[in-house]
Parts: sequence; structure tokens; C-alpha cells
Amino acid sequence: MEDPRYHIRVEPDAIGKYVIVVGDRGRVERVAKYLENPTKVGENREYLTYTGYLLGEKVSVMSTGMGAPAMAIGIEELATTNAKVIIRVGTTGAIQKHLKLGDSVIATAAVRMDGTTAQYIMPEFPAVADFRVVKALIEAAKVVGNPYHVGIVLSTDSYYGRKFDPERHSYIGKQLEKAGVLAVEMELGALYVIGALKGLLTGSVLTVREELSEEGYIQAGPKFEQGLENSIKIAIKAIEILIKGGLMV
Ligand SMILES: O=P(O)(O)O[C@H]1O[C@H](CO)[C@@H](O)[C@H]1O
Ligand SMILES: O=c1cc[nH]c(=O)[nH]1
Repeated sequence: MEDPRYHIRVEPDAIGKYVIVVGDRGRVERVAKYLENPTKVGENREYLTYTGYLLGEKVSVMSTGMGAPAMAIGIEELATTNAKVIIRVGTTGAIQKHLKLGDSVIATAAVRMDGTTAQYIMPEFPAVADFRVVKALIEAAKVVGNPYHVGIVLSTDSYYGRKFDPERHSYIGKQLEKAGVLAVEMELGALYVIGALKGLLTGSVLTVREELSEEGYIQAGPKFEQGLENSIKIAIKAIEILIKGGLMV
């Protein structure tokens, strides 16, 4: 029989009800340090997984690599475990000029400009976060105190083929900017659509890694690193809020 966790290589009971997913493997331990007694429970390809505890509840953190196909595999396989609430802690590039390096973006929904979710369901099906997870993330952002924005992001399959700087602003980029789309990343369409199809409650807090200034893009740096640490704290706090609130899962 096919192993339902062939890629993530974890035992189903090793995963908590609450899971934080990150793109970069290097971010896993950075998140896991906020858990009590974090222990590595799986490592294969881009999927590195730790489990620990928050307020006595088992919580896991897993990397999912870059792009919708890798996220889709990770979510499908997590859905065969105890996982129920999944929060992505990712990075993003600003489409709106008022987003600054290190700001947090709580994504309510994603524009599905990816190829993966088209293979799951019609394009009219929305990629939306669970409102209870969004609410907890907003409450958490207020407690942590990092500047934050709430709204729609763009999920695309290409990193280099879609720059949104003022000189090379594509038609699609302009349209989405006018529509108020906040920022661009590469996995939320898959997380929100496949999560919904699998009955998971999803949400996300991204950190702005590229800022659009008059001179062009400003990238990464200490402001980004501090913002990322705060976004991690927001995700951790949101899970504590959900645990305390007894979310019906
Ligand atoms: O930092 P992560 O979470 O990987 O997110 C963003 O960064 C990667 C591109 O550099 C893409 O995966 C994109 O979605
Ligand atoms: O510009 C960016 C930054 C992070 N992630 C992206 O996909 N794009």
C-alpha cells in the first residue's frame, strides 16, 4: 500500500492539531524554539518537522519548500495526521508601496495564479483563510506590536518571471495593484484551496522581504529579520489564543 506520508515521513501521532508551515527549512528551528520541548519528528527532502508543546497542546512546525506543488504535497500528507489548523509563516514581496520591510501581512485570501490548484477545482473556487484563524492572527499582531496589514495576496508559480517594480510593471501587476492586492508570494493559493478541500482551518502571516520604494526594490536586511521574528511570535501567540478560546476542532 502507498505510504500516505511518503514525502513528509512523519508518524501521524507525532503531529499536533496546530501546525505552523514555513517555506525555508532554516526557519523551522527558529519557530520551534518558541515551543516547549521541541523534538525533530521527521526529515525528508524539503520537509523538516519538529513537534513541541504550547499551553500543554501538541504543536508542530514543518517546512514545505518553495512553490505550490511542494506545498500541496505537504498539506495533503499533513491532512492524514492529527493536523487541523495550519498557519503559514512566510515571506512576501510588496505590491503596494505602503508596505514596508519587516511589516507583517495577514492574508485573508489569495489570487490563484498558480497551476497546482487548477488541477484540484474550478478557478471560481476561492482561496480563503478561515475567519477564526485570521481573527486570532489579528489579535496576536496587536499584542506583539509589529506593523501589520490585512488583505488579499497574490500567489504565483514564478519568482523571477513577475517583477512588479515601477519600470517593469506588467499589465497583471498593475491590475492587481489597483485592486488593492497587498503582496506576492508562492504558496498560499495551494494552502487555502487544498486546506479547505481537506477540512483544515488555514491562515497565514507573511513578512515583507521586498519593499517597493521610488528607487526600485529594497530587499531583506535587519528590518526584515526583526519583522520575521515578530511574525513568528504572531503565529505562536495566535495558536495560544486559539487553544485558550477552545476553537471547535
Ligand atoms: O519564504 P517563503 O516562505 O519560502 O516564501 C516566499 O519565498 C520564496 C521565494 O523566495 C517563495 O517560497 C515565496 O512564497
Ligand atoms: O518578492 C518576493 C519575496 C518573497 N517571496 C516572493 O515570492 N516574492
